[in-house]
Amino acid sequence: MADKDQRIQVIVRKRPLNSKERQRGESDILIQRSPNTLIVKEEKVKVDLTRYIEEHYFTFDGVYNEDVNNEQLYRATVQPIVQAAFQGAKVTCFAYGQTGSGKTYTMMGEASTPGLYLQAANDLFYYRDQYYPKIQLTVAFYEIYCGKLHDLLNDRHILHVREDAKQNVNIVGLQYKPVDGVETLMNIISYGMAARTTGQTGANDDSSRSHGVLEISLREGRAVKGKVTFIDLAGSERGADVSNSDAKTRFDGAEINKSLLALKECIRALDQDKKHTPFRGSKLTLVLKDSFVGNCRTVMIANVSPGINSCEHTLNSLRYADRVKELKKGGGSGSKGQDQLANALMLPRQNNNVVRYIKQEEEEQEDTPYLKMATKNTTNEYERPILKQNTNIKQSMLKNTPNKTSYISPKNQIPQRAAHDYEEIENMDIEELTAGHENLIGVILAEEERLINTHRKMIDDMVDAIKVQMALLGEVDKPGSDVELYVGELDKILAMKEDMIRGFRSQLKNFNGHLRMEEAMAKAFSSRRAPIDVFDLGSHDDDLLQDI
Ligand SMILES: Nc1ncnc2c1ncn2[C@@H]1O[C@H](COP(=O)(O)OP(=O)(O)OP(=O)(O)O)[C@@H](O)[C@H]1O
Repeated sequence: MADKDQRIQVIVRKRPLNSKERQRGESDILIQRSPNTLIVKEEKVKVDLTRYIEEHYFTFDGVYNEDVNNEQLYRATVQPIVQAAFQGAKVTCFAYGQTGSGKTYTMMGEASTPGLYLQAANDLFYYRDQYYPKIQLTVAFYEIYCGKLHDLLNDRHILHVREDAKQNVNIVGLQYKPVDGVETLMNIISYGMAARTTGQTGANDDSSRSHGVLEISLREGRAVKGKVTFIDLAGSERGADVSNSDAKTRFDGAEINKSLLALKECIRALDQDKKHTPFRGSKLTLVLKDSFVGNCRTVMIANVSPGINSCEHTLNSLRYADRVKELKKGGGSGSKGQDQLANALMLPRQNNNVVRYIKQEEEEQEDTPYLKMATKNTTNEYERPILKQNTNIKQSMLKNTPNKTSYISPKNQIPQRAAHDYEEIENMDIEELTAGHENLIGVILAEEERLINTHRKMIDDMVDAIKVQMALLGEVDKPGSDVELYVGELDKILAMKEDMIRGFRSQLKNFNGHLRMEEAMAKAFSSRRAPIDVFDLGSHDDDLLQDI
């Protein structure tokens, strides 16, 4: 049972074997040893082809097996902290795990066994009605797909994230619907869930590739007094799609991987009371910034599938959860060094990422050079007499002057080790290639967003430039106009347009180059991806091995 003051809980939920797994004759490889311990029995083959079972021991704040229903899970894990939201806490509950492991079952549940959303809704309204009648509840529901936010309660409209001067993170345009009772809330949630699934045929071909964020805010007037947020995370195995032949799938995979790793780092920073929380490491952690600072309570539910065919994904999920919060080892785990082994066995790319996110964060804070001038003109140069004659035109030029937008690529966006030429790719080892590839995809996603924004801005600037040209024509047609001034101003505007187009084309070329580079890296990556057995360190403890 969770303590209401416990800041972070990491728990594991095992689902039962499903009918397909039973039909295939899959065995259940997960054994709950104690309320906190889970054993995974992994089938392996020795070099001499004898088969054996390797046991992996994991210790968490709680382990819940297939006999535990949603209500029992809620009472043991989330209920104790929901009340804290009324005292100003930000309560956040994540469901993590591979596709089909039970994340949605846990969050939404089924008619016979409602999930955490409904259980929490019942309590929130109960506490509100009994003790906090002034509090109003609002709900927002959005999805993060490939680094972009979609409002599930507003036709999947794209939302933008902004950090204000006080470093508060705001989701611009997100709709918060007021709710006055459990039924209204659940209807809105069902509507959002449906929007999430129907999006599968459009922007998003599979909801397991997106993170669903449900935010219930407790408000007094406009002020948010507390918050309960549920996050149904993307299928954890999706992060491994980086060698897929389809570029979109690779980008999604890299984005999911990046967000899950950043999430792990943020919760670890919270757990270890670190001063610095690397929430800028991904869109997911950026929008959840609130959940990692100040008065917050976090529950991470790692959902796992019990079938033998899911063993690798289950082990990866458990290792991830294990790294999220490092429990004091020893004592009850009966691990015989397996916990340490599990930590040592984290995939190399995950460790690389940890280092890189922190570096990236530091760099970001040091410089923000993206708004450097790209053209030679300065604002003052536009303030020539002919423009002064028409204040409206001058102001619109100054307001929208293209000088404020960089039409060329920021130089520091070139990946550190992402191969400046194709030959370098050949010389990279698998770790460098993986890290470089992920880094490059991060760059590409950021570039894509910038490119589209710059394009929009360029169109606005072009329209402004046309307006100024029309004003120039109007002036030059008047009797006694200064034709030299006209020529000078026109030349300047044309030069500015030339610069703008040249800069933007070079940005486009850079972006295209990165796309080609990514393609080459993905090819090299898949061709070199020899079946590395990351679990086989050649140091098995004989006590742990049993012949089958
Ligand atoms: N604890 C459980 N008890 C009984 N059935 C379960 C349990 N957990 C999951 N299931 C069943 O397993 C199936 C897959 O579960 P679910 O859809 O919740 O997975 P998921 O992790 O959300 O998958 P995805 O990432 O694809 O959305 C469903 O049919 C669900 O009813």
